[in-house]
Amino acid sequence: MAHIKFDSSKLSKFVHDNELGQMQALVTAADTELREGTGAGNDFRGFIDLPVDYDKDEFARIKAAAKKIQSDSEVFVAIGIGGSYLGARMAVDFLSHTFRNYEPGRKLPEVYFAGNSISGSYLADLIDMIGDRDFSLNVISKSGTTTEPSIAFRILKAKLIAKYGEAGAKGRIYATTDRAKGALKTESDAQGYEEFVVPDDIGGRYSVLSAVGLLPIAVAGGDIDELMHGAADARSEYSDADLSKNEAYQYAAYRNILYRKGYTTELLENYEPTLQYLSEWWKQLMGESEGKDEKGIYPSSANFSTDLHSLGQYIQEGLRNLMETVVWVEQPNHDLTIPVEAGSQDGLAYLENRKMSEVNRKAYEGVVLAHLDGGVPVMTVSIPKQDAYTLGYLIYFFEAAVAISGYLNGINPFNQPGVESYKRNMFALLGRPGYEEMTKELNARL
Ligand SMILES: O=P(O)(O)OC[C@H]1O[C@](O)(CO)[C@@H](O)[C@@H]1O
Repeated sequence: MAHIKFDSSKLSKFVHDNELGQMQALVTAADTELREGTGAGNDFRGFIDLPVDYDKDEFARIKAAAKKIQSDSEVFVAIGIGGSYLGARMAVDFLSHTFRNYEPGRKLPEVYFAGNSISGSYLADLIDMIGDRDFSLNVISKSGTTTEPSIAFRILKAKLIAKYGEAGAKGRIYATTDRAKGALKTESDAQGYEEFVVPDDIGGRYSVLSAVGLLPIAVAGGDIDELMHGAADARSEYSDADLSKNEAYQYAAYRNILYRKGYTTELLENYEPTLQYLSEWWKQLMGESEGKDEKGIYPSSANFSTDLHSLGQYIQEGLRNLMETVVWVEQPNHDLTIPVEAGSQDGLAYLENRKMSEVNRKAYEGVVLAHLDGGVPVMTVSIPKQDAYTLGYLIYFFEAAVAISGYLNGINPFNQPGVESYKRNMFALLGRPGYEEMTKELNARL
């Protein structure tokens, strides 16, 4: 039985009984494309077997490096963007105390992320946070030339060298990059940084279970054995092309049925603040995989109940192109009882002595029914709790789903050609050599 549960039972108003069955032939074809490598982007299917087929020696080195960093650093900075950032960020948040870096009694290093924007203010404030403390860097970039992390790496490396000298700094830089080529690989080889590999057959947004995500997660104290264990079990669970037996494929099929009926935006929602970055990771996974050839579901997100007081009105009554997928945590990490307060005016007497988890659940159930009544199809992925095993399982659920979903929609779920357009313009506007003609052209348009 699956460790997490996909619930489509509330879709009956939007999807007829026969429609899922009618998707079976398409799903079978998509599954064949994926597993036999006959589909577009077939060089990037490494995520399928990664949970069992990973480099065990490197995995041991990741654990050893994490231990070393934990013992010699008060601060750890993971530098990367997109798929070289979001998976680790999502997992660290999912698995940690809500206020991890300020947690009383925390023994492990503070963990920060850099290279995920071009904000000088952010980086200056981060440098301020590090102060004179011992720190290490994990620079993560498959290409080694992505502007944002390259700038952050230069600046933080200079701080590291200023503190420890050239030789000392080398022992505190961990590079996660291409196995054989690229600027970061060349620098790492020359400088002797400890290196970890972004596998050739795994794209950035599918890479959280490789060294890309595993080193930061391990440094933060996440149990990466259990993470891989959960993903490996999910791999077995979601390997059957039969829709009645594969809930990841059901999710893919339902969202495509809904998409074809005009539900073109999907909101991933949670009721736990530590799941906010799960949505950010999911948005890249879905958006970069599906948004191409002028089609694809637009992935968005909302954090409840917070956003019920901001986006709630739109979701209830705005343009009817929304579908929702809730990631619901059955057993929260902690629970609190609402205290009795004599003579209080807040109208909460009926909630006294009841648990916050019960209130949260009733909010979720109430929202589902209200949104269904408002014309928004709602699906739920229920997870038993927030532990590493469950997270590995959930990651695999979404990765399997989006690969199938992409093939169902007739696109290559593994490339991202559109991301290059803004980069070319930015390079031209910054006067990068080789872009001279384009620089003139773009400046004339500004
Ligand atoms: O690891 P790199 O090469 O720095 O790329 C980072 C990210 O940039 C993209 O290529 C495009 O944004 C993503 O797919 C990738 O995750």
